[in-house]
Amino acid sequence: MPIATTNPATGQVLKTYDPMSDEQVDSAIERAHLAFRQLCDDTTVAQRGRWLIAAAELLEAERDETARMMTTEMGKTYAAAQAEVTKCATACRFYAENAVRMLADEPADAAAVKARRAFIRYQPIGPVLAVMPWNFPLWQVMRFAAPALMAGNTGLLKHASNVPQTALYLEELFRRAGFPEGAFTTLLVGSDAVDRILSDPRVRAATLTGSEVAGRSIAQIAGRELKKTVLELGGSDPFVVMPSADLDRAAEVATTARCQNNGQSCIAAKRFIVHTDVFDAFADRFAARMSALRVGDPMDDATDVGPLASERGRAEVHAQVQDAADSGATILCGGELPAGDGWFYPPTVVTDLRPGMRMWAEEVFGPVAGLYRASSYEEAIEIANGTSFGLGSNAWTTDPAEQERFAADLDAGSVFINGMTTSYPELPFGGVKNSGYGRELSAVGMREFCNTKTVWVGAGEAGAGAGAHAE
Ligand SMILES: O=CCCCC(=O)O
Repeated sequence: MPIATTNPATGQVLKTYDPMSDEQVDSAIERAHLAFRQLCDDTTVAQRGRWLIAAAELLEAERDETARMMTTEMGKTYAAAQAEVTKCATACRFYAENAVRMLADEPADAAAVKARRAFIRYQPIGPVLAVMPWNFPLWQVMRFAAPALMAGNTGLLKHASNVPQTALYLEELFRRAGFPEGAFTTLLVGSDAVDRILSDPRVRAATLTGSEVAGRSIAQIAGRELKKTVLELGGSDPFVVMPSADLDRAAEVATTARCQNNGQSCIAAKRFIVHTDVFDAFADRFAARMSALRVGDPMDDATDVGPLASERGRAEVHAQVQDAADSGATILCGGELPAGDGWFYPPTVVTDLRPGMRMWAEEVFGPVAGLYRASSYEEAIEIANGTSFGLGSNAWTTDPAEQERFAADLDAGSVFINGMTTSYPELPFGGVKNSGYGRELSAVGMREFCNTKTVWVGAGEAGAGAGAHAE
């Protein structure tokens, strides 16, 4: 795939880039390696926090032009892009303010391990390769980069080929914020370069947000090289609606949960599983709200849903819908490929889905909802968990006992009750099953790329105790 900015609203190629040569990549890796030593030896967490605050200030000051660039590269609405920039600034501030606490030595029970002192120390591990997707082109990088840089790691970004301008902006952002040369570098390369980069002994780990196929490939290389990975892969999140739910609110949030980011989010709710007692009432409300969304120019404030990011992505979504329709599913709204320029797709609701249809098993990466009927709590759980994915999940019920059951029974990295799955810097984010492993965000995410070092000091040893490290 060429490295290029192509406006999904028009299909026009606006800018192309030559991929970096192997020599250029090698010197970028060397700079990342040297910068790692510099961060470890010459900077404190507090200093790195000041740089991250500077990055937040730049993001806030440059929100609108950055948002415009993202909308032009991948088609999300301008309002959504503005919100994404703001969220990145918030994450920078969060880590700048909390990293000293998160990285501080953790005292352990010395007596229990027959030590004079024992503690856990969190230390950075080195350059980390980040392979990132186009759908939240700033945020998905930031949620890796902010904690990684605070911990003292350095970052090498291989971004999706359709968001090169955003990728280059990120490198510049960290440089302008004060981080040393090499602390965060964008590698303009295709995916064929990943094996070579991750095999380099100076690169210590990898994080990937992307498809299951990409995840398997990174995990395979990293397994061969014995390197740590964090994988955040696809999802087909369930959104269960039980009889006690506030149906109007559930239908409103369901619409947002499905169509956020033009339907292209791993944590978008994709399968709507509704108790039979309220199925018709919910289906009417949901289809009405989905049909009322305005599809169009992503720069227009009145637009709810912009184009899909690529022609190929739109063709795939439409093929999944057609496969369901051809096999007997019912389309409640949408489902027609619009004429004209740009890769637009209408918000679509499909019901009467059955095993064997593509939509039953696959993730649909566009504004298309599958609607399922469940005759009981048990059946709702069976459908919800009956997928190879396990990223987020949502359940709507006002019954406290049922809320507890959903929290226990939904097989996913997160359960949101009476709300939609969202990522927060304060909370761990990630999945189970084929949605990946490891966590991003919060202290848990920061420590994924740390050496959790056990320090045991016996009687007769002198020296500094726990607590001296993260200042
Ligand atoms: O495709 C993954 C979307 C993640 C969005 C988020 O972190 O909020």
